[in-house]
Amino acid sequence: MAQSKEERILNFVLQNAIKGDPQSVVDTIDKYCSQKEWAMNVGDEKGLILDKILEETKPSALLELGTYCGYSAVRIARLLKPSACLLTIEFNPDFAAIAKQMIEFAGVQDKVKILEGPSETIIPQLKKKHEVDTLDFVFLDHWKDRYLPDTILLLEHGLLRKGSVILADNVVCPGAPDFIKYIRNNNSFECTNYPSHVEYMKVKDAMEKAVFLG
Ligand SMILES: O=C(CSCCNC(=O)c1cc(-c2ccc(F)cc2)cc(O)c1O)c1ccc(O)c(O)c1
Ligand SMILES: [Mg+2]
Repeated sequence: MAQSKEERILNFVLQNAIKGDPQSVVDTIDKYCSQKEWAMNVGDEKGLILDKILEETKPSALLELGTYCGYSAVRIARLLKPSACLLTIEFNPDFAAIAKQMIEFAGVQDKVKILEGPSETIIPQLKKKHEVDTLDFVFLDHWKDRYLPDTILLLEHGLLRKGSVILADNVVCPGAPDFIKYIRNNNSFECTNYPSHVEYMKVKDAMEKAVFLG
């Protein structure tokens, strides 16, 4: 059977990156996806914005929505302290299988747990089934029409605390207009926009940071 694009990305990493070196995995995916086949990783330009916000926040309990091939999970995990834990939710089982191998090759499997299934099912289970108290950092990078309903789910289930940081990818392209309208008009959030570009392209995009004020 023909290989999927995601399998080709994983194989390129397995053959060209350094096992156990998350930075080399990130750089190798960026090289493949900028030179060979475009893919929806957060990428190197927006990745630097993500890095900076992580270094400012120093989170211990993190949630990512939209694992895909594991690029941002590896990118995030490489900056986390040993005791920190990133839970990442992926709906597509094929993507989850690729990401699992990517995360293990990078050597960050002790800090990352992939949860396979729909975010609307898994978020309500985080406290009881996955021993989450509250989340310090949430990265939204899944279906853009799920950003708002899932943010409301996080609030309803008491998963955010004063100072929790939500970072959303793609708020310009593909865009998440309902999420942006809601979060910027909600006095319980302090929002900051970070203009950038779609990964590996010249098309304008942006990330939005929303700090929960409690
Ligand atoms: O794709 C999904 C849904 S999750 C990925 C959401 N992310 C995006 O859609 C996303 C999209 C773009 C982007 C796309 C086209 C452009 F022209 C420009 C930008 C960029 C990003 O950074 C993104 O994160 C999915 C596919 C199959 C399944 O079988 C399944 O289960 C799931
Ligand atoms: Mg994205």
